[in-house]
Amino acid sequence: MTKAAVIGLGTMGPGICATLARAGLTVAAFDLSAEQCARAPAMVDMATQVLEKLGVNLVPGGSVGIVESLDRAVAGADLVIENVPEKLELKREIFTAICRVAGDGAILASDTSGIPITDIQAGMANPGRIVGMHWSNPPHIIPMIEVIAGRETKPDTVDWMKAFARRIGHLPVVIRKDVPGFVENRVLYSVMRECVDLVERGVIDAQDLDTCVSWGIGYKLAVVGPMSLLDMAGLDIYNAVGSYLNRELCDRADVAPYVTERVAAGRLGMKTGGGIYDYTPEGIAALRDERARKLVAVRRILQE
Ligand SMILES: NC(=O)C1=CN([C@@H]2O[C@H](COP(=O)(O)OP(=O)(O)OC[C@H]3O[C@@H](n4cnc5c(N)ncnc54)[C@H](O)[C@@H]3O)[C@@H](O)[C@H]2O)C=CC1
Ligand SMILES: Cc1ncc(C=O)c(C(=O)O)c1O
Repeated sequence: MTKAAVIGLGTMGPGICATLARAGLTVAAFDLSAEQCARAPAMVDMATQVLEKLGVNLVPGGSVGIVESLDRAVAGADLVIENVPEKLELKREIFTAICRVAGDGAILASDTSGIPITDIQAGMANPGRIVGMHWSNPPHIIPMIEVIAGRETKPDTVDWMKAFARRIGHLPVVIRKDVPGFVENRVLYSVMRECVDLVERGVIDAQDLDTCVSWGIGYKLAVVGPMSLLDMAGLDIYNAVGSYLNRELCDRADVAPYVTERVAAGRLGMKTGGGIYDYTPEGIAALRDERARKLVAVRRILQE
C-alpha cells in the first residue's frame, strides 16, 4: 500500500500527513481553505522534525503533496483519512464525495472525535470499508489510535486498520462498541467537565488546576493506567471514597458557561490568540517547541 489521501489540514491533518510520509506513503492532501493549504507545508515540516527526534522508523520514499481538489487527492488512494470539522452532516457530505471517487478496495477512515461511525457510514456506497481511525493530538507524537467499527464495517477493515496503525509506529486499540466519544474522549471529557466546573466555581484557579492534574494525575496515569491504579490504590479505598464522592461530581449535561461564553466571544484558544489563557505568536511558537520536546522525552522514557 503506497498512496494515502488526507482531507482537512487544520490542527490534525499536517501531523497525520507527516506520520504517513515518514512510514513511506505518498500522501495527497486537500483542504477547502487556501490559507490552510498555504500553511500546511511548514506544519508538515515541523512534525517531520519531531518524528526525526523521536527516532520513529523511517521508510524511504514517502512524500506529502497538497492538491487542489478532493477528487485529485482520493483518486487511486489505498487509504483516505477524513479530518474535517466535527459536524455529522459535513462528514457525511465528504464521505459521499470520497465514495464517488475512491476505488472499491480503498479503506475510508474518519478521525472523528466521537461521532458514531454507524451514523457516518449509513447509506454510503461502500459502508464496509468505512472505519473510525481516531488519532490523539498532536497526532505525530501521541502514539495511540482508536480503531472503531460501525455497524456495517467489515471485520477485515478493522484488522487492516490495526495492522496499518502498527506499520506507522502507532498503538491501535479496538473500541468494541460504537458509543459516542468512543473511549478516549469519554474519559477526557469526564475529566474536562469536572476541571471546568472546579475552576468556574472558584475552587481553584486555572493555572493551579493545570499543575494539579498534570503533576498529580497525568504524570502518574502515563505510567499506571486507571484500571491498574485501582489495584495500586486498593479497591477498598476506591469503594470508600467513591461512596461519598461520586455523588458530588459534576454531572451537567450541557457545556458550562465558562466555555460557551468564551466561544461566543471568539476566544477559542491558541488558534485565536486567547482562550482560557492569552497567547502571543512568539509565545505559541515557544510553547509548541517546549511541549514537543517534553512529549518526545517522556515518550522515549516510557518506550524503554
Ligand atoms: N483538535 C483535536 O485535538 C482533535 C480533533 N480530532 C477530530 O479531527 C477532525 C478535525 O479536527 P481539527 O483538525 O481539530 O479541525 P480544524 O478545524 O482545525 O481543521 C479542519 C479543517 O477542515 C477543513 N475543511 C472544512 N470543510 C472542508 C471541506 N469540505 N473539504 C476539505 N476541507 C475542509 C478546514 O478548512 C480546516 O482546515 C474533527 O472531527 C475533530 O473532532 C481528532 C483528534 C484530536
Ligand atoms: C479537547 C479535546 N477534544 C478532542 C480531542 C480528540 O479527539 C482532544 C485531543 O486529542 O487532545 C482534545 O484535547
